[in-house]
Amino acid sequence: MSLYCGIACRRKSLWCYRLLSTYVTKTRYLLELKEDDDACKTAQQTGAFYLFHSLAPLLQKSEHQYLAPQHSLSELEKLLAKFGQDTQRIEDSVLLGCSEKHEAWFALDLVLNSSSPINASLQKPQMETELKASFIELRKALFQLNEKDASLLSTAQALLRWHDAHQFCSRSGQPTKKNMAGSKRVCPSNKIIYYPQMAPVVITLVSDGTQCLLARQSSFPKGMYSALAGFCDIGESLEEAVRREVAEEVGLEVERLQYSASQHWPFPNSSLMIACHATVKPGQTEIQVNLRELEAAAWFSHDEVATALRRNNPYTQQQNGTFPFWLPPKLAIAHQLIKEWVEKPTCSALPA
Ligand SMILES: NC(=O)c1ccc[n+]([C@@H]2O[C@H](COP(=O)([O-])OP(=O)(O)OC[C@H]3O[C@@H](n4cnc5c(N)ncnc54)[C@H](O)[C@@H]3O)[C@@H](O)[C@H]2O)c1
Ligand SMILES: [Mg+2]
Repeated sequence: MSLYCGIACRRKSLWCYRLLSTYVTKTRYLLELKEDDDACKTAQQTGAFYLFHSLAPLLQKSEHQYLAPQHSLSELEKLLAKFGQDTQRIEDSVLLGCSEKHEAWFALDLVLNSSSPINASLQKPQMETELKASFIELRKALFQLNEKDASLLSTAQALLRWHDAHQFCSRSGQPTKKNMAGSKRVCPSNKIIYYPQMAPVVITLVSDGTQCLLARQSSFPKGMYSALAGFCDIGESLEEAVRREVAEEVGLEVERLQYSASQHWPFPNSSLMIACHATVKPGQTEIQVNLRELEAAAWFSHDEVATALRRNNPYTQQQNGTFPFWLPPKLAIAHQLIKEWVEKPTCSALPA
């Protein structure tokens, strides 16, 4: 066991002791890597790297799934040398997490921040051949990844994008410097510290007790409906954001709400999706769709939603040219929220 476990956990059962100590030691190891550049550099020696090209992750196709290959430091050094890039570039990588055995995981974009980005772009097909894998847009691949890879690559893309967009201090205009783990950037002239940001977004499944309200934007794939979502305004609480978004988008007043779960979402930038169930007063269910934000919104019955959740092949166009009503894929928190409503009818009768 490690340095950190013990005292607090000793009185617990063996099972609890093991579970807690593994998680705690891992968390504290990661904290050390974020705070200590030398420790982080040492971790790179035995670490595993996920590769990106202009924010598209390197993936291997395996039947109906994508797998994210890992590369060791020596493999990465050889690759960079082969393509004429300085191995110093490895310091542009960002820390993503670590295994239970403290093998640290990093991500590096082979093009962003490169001193020779044009060369690197031209070399993309050769790199793919060399790596026996392809750089694929995360939006296209996310739903064909396993949960662990989806979460790691979403975090990686969000962090790499943030670093790319925060190269300069907004006060001094000077280049900022990333720490080894990539958990912050510092302006050398005025010491301002910049931390990676994400925008809080509320996503709300509104119910009237028997039906739920789903909506679609014109940018959604054809036939897909989802729960109402919206960015929190500065100064708002979660409750205020839910009430405002529901009022703005469909003209309804939320009576009660209950937090369900949250999820990091990488698109279009980094968001923290905060999912809630909400109810409106019976008899106050007439919707007025804000057509500047939504293409359509409607109430759906329990049976309609349960059937849509079981639908496997949503993109198939029907004979009359329309697309069947379908819901976001399993990995999206919208799916989890809708599934929860279908499986637990209590979600539509929230406590006061
Ligand atoms: N994971 C999921 O299940 C899931 C489901 C639905 C939506 N989403 C995500 O939720 C996000 C928000 O939903 P929405 O588009 O309906 O939001 P929205 O209703 O707030 O409308 C978007 C508009 O809000 C404004 N805005 C305010 N603050 C913003 C910020 N920080 N960043 C960008 N725009 C901001 C912009 O004018 C933008 O056009 C989307 O980006 C979408 O990807 C995720
Ligand atoms: Mg919205």
